Amino acid sequence: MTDSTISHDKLARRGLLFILSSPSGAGKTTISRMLLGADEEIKLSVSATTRPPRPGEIDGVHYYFVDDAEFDRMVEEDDFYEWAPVFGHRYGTPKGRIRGALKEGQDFLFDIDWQGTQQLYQKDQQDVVRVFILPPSIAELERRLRSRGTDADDVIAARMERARAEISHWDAYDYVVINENVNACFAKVREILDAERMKRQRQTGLIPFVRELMN
Ligand SMILES: Nc1nc2c(ncn2[C@@H]2O[C@H](COP(=O)(O)OP(=O)(O)O)[C@@H](O)[C@H]2O)c(=O)[nH]1
Ligand SMILES: Nc1ncnc2c1ncn2[C@@H]1O[C@H](COP(=O)(O)OP(=O)(O)O)[C@@H](O)[C@H]1O
Repeated sequence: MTDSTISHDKLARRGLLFILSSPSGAGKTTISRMLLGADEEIKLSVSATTRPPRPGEIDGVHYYFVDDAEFDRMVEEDDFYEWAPVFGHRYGTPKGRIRGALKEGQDFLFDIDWQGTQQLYQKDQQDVVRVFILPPSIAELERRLRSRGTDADDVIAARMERARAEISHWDAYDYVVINENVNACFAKVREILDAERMKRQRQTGLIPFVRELMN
């Protein structure tokens, strides 16, 4: 091996847009937080929302909490990759510097619904990886929503009503994972991420590496 040999561990690659969606309460926020805590190469795409913060949610970390007027202004100024109404509030993905960062190998995690997933996929098919999380049963979904303790009864009823509609979009995703045991589900999501990172077309460093091998 010569000094010029490219390190296999450091091959350049393009970043990816890793989307986690699920019916509300199935566990995507839990899995997202586990992933962000365990993997330094992925960064959360922080959405803007007009929904009020839940206890423990921090502005700029979990969401950018904005009022209707600010959201209108962001729409007018074309600040969003995509946005959608969900549960009577609006949610949007700010453009930020995603495109430039992707080229530098930065991965982004998106906790967005099926509408946002479709819009992102239409804009950037090559970089998007779509993962859908299902609950083990409808009864367990309701139990989780109640145990979270963040929503009033009428909000829980609305989320349950919507869950069936959300589940109907399962087949617009690349991967579907059932979240029965949270650690098992997390392990599967990590495997998907690891495998997707190794896809040949993302590994921009492979061409010079292989060229060197063949010389
Ligand atoms: N389209 C879109 N959906 C989003 C965005 N941010 C969050 N969501 C979705 O909005 C829904 C409601 O989110 P939230 O109020 O945090 O409740 P959750 O269902 O408990 O996660 C979830 O399905 C999220 O995935 C966004 O930027 N765009
Ligand atoms: N596999 C699991 N088993 C039991 N409870 C879970 C599991 N995954 C998530 N939860 C709990 O269910 C509730 C809803 O999860 P959350 O991640 O907030 O869902 P979502 O973001 O999809 O709405 C939370 O209280 C969370 O701690």
